[in-house]
Amino acid sequence: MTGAGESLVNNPGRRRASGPGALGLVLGHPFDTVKVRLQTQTTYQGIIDCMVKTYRHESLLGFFKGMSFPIVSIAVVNSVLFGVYSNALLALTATSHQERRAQPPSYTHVFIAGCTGGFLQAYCLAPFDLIKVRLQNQTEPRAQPGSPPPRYRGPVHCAASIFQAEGPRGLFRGAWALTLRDTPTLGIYFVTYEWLCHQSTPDGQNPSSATVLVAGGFAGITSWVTATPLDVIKSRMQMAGLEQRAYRGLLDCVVSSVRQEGLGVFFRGLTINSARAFPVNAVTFLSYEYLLHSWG
Ligand SMILES: C[N+](C)(C)CCCC[C@H](N)C(=O)O
Repeated sequence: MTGAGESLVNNPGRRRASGPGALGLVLGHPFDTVKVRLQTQTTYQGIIDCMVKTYRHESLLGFFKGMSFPIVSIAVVNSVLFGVYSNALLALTATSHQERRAQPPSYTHVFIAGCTGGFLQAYCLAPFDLIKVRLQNQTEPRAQPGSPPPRYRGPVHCAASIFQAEGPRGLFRGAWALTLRDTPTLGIYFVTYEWLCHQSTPDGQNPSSATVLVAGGFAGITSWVTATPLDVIKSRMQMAGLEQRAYRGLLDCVVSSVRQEGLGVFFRGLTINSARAFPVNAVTFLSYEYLLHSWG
């Protein structure tokens, strides 16, 4: 890894950048599980209560439920997001990545490119995210002899059961809420990142690794803070019909959640989401910058 003050452009040739992305995901997953449970179940009083109950009932492994599909899919989902983003920016500004430091793109272009990437990645993410959420919400302890097995035995069994019961459309449950969540907030994600890099880098130079980490971390937080209300709705739509009532649609989910739990429902999981977002997105942007520079 480069020294914090060194410029990324002086360090080409590092191609194994997917490692840190996956590592960030593994470290962030326990936070994600607590978040999903807080958003969709009403049995917990808060973060600590959820952590204690999960640990007591399911041991440390409980926090890692539903992690395998995100690990398998993160490379594809992030390639779509970052690939569409850079190509959209290329089309909008007609400047290559190298030229862009001297002629920075406008924030409107960055926002449009980010929204386009967000919109398209949402459809790749939807089935993987659905299965993740369903598995994270299974609070049964690990199968013990004699105890009834959980509804889903693993990610493939989960996917197959949804497919059998509801057909391919079933795998896209909550996809509309996911698209609404990700389209504007990924625009915000890239604008925050570019703005913070621009603030702390002399004109025409590449940002240092430290700048990339900090800007990436804050981009993650800003994006998740703005995404949390629709994140709650998305998770509830994905769980609909299982542990709680079925909703007639997205609006019905919004209205009945607010009626039953007040406006605070939109901020469920905000703290834990932000804590997870910093490290995960710091390493994501560092990987992205390394890849751009090593591919030239
Ligand atoms: C747009 N939204 C806030 C939902 C996600 C933004 C960051 C995505 C990143 N893969 C992560 O898991 O943190």
